Amino acid sequence: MELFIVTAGVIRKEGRILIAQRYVKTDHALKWEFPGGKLEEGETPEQCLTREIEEELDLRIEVKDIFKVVYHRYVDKEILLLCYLCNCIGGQAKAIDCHDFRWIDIEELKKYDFVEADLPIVEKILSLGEHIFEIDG
Ligand SMILES: Nc1nc2c([nH]c(=O)n2[C@H]2C[C@H](O)[C@@H](COP(=O)(O)OP(=O)(O)OP(=O)(O)O)O2)c(=O)[nH]1
Ligand SMILES: [Mg+2]
Repeated sequence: MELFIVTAGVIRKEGRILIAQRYVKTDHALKWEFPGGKLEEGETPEQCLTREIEEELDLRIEVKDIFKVVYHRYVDKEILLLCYLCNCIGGQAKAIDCHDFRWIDIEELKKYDFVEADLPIVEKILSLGEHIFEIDG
């Protein structure tokens, strides 16, 4: 089974975090995730995440420390998900390469149907609560 290294960001701005909804036509259609994507040859995870967020949402971010590493096996693939805490430092989000996006409060996380691999990340954010806005990793 193929293993993908995937980066994802918990992007913070003014007391909210950004979540994105996957396209209808992709795997995990219409599920919610922390935006990011597959690591490409020759780039660091931080460069990958910065690039993906620019491409998918037209946002500038500052990538801070690693927040959670999740290994997950789906039926057809394995992923090693590197999730970083980030700050949004510029731009107005646009759904350029995702179905939709939302800036949400922490407690709203429970209302969204996230991809399976993200559940440990959602749990960690919920357990930190508002403290997530005061830390960098
Ligand atoms: N970006 C992202 N992908 C995730 C998360 N959780 C999770 O299981 N994945 C899976 C879904 C995909 O099968 C895989 C790669 O993500 P992706 O579809 O965003 O990759 P990408 O942006 O590079 O898109 P593409 O070029 O492959 O179309 O990782 C997450 O929180 N964020
Ligand atoms: Mg992506």
